[in-house]
Amino acid sequence: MRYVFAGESHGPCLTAIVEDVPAGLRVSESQINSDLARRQSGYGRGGRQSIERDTVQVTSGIRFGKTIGSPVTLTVRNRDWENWTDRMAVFGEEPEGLVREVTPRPGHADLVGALKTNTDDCRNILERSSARSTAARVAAAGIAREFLADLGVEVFSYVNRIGEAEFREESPFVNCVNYTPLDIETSEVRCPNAQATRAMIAEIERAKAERDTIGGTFRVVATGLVPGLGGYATADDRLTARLGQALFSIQAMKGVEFGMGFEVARRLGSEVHDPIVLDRERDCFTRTSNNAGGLEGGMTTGLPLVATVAMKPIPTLMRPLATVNMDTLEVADASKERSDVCAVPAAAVVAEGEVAFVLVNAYQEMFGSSCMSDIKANLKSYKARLRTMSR
Ligand SMILES: Cc1cc2nc3c(=O)[nH]c(=O)nc-3n(C[C@H](O)[C@H](O)[C@H](O)COP(=O)(O)O)c2cc1C
Ligand SMILES: C=C(O[C@@H]1CC(C(=O)O)=C[C@@H](OP(=O)(O)O)[C@H]1O)C(=O)O
Repeated sequence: MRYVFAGESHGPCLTAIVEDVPAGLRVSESQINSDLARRQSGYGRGGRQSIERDTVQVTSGIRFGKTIGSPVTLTVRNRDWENWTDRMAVFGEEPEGLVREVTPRPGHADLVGALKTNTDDCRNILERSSARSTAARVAAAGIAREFLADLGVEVFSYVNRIGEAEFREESPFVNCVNYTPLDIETSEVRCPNAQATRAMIAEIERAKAERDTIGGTFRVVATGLVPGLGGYATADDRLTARLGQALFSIQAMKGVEFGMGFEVARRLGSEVHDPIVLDRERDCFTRTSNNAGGLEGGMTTGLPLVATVAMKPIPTLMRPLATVNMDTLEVADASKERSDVCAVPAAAVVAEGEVAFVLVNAYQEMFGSSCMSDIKANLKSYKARLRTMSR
């Protein structure tokens, strides 16, 4: 299952087309809309979110609430488009006195994109490099999430750091499965701990008061996975690499760790690797810890998959950094426009969807892709075989 997506940040709408969708998958419009609402949420979001009310319109691939095996087209309208019809007109002449974006923001794609594509207006770059496109990606991911839910796999996320404010967890790679959606989604920063939530909000307030921006880290967790997804034999098979690629495909993501992550470099082998034991009740091999974050040899171990992702601070600052005016070649302040102060909680929702797509593909490779009934039958027989290997 893969998707393409298109649409400018201030154009009429965003579109995603999802291909290789198996037939017979039940899809809920309200579930997709709820994910879109989660992506719009989070303390520190800017004025744009009070304009947008993201909802999905599906125009192909689904009949009576179930997929029929054809590509699924999903559209999310940009309500802000009404304020941009002149500056973002698809056809016609450039309007008289059009203000071009010539003071590229350090940290955004403005300058390098303009150099690459030979334009004197960074708007041509920022309209696509903007993370507004993540609305289309989350809508598309709704299909992947339904696929996984049908196989008993759940993907969720939570924020564990904003700036200096950290949610300190006891054995997070094992205990994170106990956080409930209620704990996470009722927090204004999508952190399941009330005290840490308050500290994170204070960090965002501090950045805002200084007319600055702030980043943080979040975890993406997938539960209910079978062992063996992905592969050890080729570079392309390795799920670790595929997950890293997917997570780094999101704007502003600067680091990805699985399980203990960078900490493994400081520890001895005996403190890192997860001892193997037999669970005689559930007839399966399991581990006494999950420092690997559910991945070994490029494959899932069957324990929760836990990725921790770092997001850099938002590049648009209300106290702008220095830049160079591309018309005059003189020192200037970088563009200062409406912007988020912090978007870590929103980015975590986007990351859930990207992880979901990677997992769907791994399931399809092992268990088929044409219809859900065949995929489920193949998965059932795989699980039965695994049981015989641990009996
Ligand atoms: C959900 C989300 C919201 C974002 N909101 C803004 C924003 O309001 N203003 C801004 O300058 N950058 C914002 N960004 C970050 C930029 O899109 C990103 O830094 C830019 O595309 C450059 O990409 P890079 O950081 O991967 O180099 C946001 C990113 C995400 C994931
Ligand atoms: C619109 C969204 O995020 C946008 C991401 C973004 C950027 O530069 O990445 C810049 C801002 O856009 P605008 O200039 O229109 O306010 C954010 O609001 C969204 O997430 O829905």
